Amino acid sequence: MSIKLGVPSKGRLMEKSFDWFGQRGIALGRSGSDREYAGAVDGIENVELILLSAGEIPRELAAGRIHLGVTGTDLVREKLAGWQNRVTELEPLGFGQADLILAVPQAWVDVSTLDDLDAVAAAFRERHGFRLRIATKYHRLVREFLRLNGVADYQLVDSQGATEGTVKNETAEAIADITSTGDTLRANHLKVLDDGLILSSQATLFQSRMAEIPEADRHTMTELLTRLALG
Ligand SMILES: Nc1ncnc2c1ncn2[C@@H]1O[C@H](COP(=O)(O)OP(=O)(O)OP(=O)(O)O)[C@@H](O)[C@H]1O
Ligand SMILES: O=P(O)(O)OC[C@H]1O[C@H](OP(=O)(O)OP(=O)(O)O)[C@H](O)[C@@H]1O
Repeated sequence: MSIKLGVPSKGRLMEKSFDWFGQRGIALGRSGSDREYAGAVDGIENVELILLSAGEIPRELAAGRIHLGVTGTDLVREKLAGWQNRVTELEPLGFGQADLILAVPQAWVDVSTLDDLDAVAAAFRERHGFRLRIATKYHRLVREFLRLNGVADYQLVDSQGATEGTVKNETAEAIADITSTGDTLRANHLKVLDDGLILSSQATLFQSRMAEIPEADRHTMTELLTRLALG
């Protein structure tokens, strides 16, 4: 038996997660080669490191297959309906900051707010016979945001990567995606609507509310949270 800790398996989130735990005396690392997704934990007994895609960590937490997990708040809110009932947000980790935003072409000089977008969307439908397309992988968050802001005349088109390119490729008129420096938006001649911030996200340590902690592992969980200054 052990406490299972899920951490992103590659890229910026993995490195920074390893640093964050390392600074608290818990050394996480990959065992084996760079391509092998096996984890190693040093500095505490009975904690198992599970390396997973950041996008899969919410599901694993909700299924109770891992007890703790590091991932972006955006991914938890997007992937888990009623996320508060399934996971607890323990601690924002101070990295992986990114904003989920709604952006339109810079060339749309008369469109700078959601109200403007709403007006353009209605006109677009009349003119083209189909609804203005917004490309995103954040379907739940975008739908909810637009509903709360009274924008209805649109359709979502799924884009799992290179979302900013969909406007140039004419598969969408607008996009909703993560931005950090804004470089990708600028390079693709897109601008964020003045009131187009959907969510500010950062890497966060979550605890599953669904994972059972066997009696024998309770002290390990307490020790781990204490060592992380969360107990
Ligand atoms: N440019 C960025 N700067 C900082 N954080 C980012 C940036 N882009 C994405 N993120 C954050 O990183 C987290 C992981 O995103 P990413 O899309 O890389 O993971 P993923 O869906 O697991 O990808 P993959 O399927 O390639 O493993 C998300 O929470 C996201 O908000
Ligand atoms: O504002 P910026 O600093 O330019 O960052 C934004 C980009 O970063 C993310 O992409 P990522 O590099 O994760 O690749 P992806 O397109 O495969 O998601 C995101 O999807 C944006 O495309």
